[in-house]
Amino acid sequence: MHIHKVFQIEAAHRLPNVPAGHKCARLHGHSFRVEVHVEGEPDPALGWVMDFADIKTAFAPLFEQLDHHYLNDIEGLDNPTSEMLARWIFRRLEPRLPGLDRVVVHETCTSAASCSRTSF
Ligand SMILES: Nc1nc2c(c(=O)[nH]1)N=C([C@H](O)[C@H](O)COP(=O)(O)OP(=O)(O)OP(=O)(O)O)CN2
Ligand SMILES: [Zn+2]
Repeated sequence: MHIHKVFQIEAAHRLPNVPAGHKCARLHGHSFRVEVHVEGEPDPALGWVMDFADIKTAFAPLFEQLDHHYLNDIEGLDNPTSEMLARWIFRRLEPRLPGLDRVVVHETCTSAASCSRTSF
């Protein structure tokens, strides 16, 4: 079965490699919506794949690194597109979150990127 938990991160960024004049070259911010998806079988007694609180605990250090920060300043995020951010989160979360299946980053209400184990 599949469960997911949603986090909201307020952060600023700019995209340094876009063509001259592109709007995303300018400093701007987003309320990034991050979905953390976990795959597994529900425990027969507890009836859940994993306590949602355990997902929150695993994500907490990354949230602290990202929330209310300028993403370009963070190591590994010098070009912080949605794609790069989803992969950055997935790689750091995977060792501490068994069953991690996918990380989805919504940059706006209409634009998102996702990263899974097969996205490397
Ligand atoms: N594949 C990607 N394309 C774009 C990214 C990205 O990370 N990956 N990022 C941006 C910008 O950062 C921009 O802030 C978001 O782009 P966009 O969805 O175009 O934003 P709008 O709110 O202007 O979207 P509309 O739906 O057209 O209003 C750009 N592209
Ligand atoms: Zn942006």
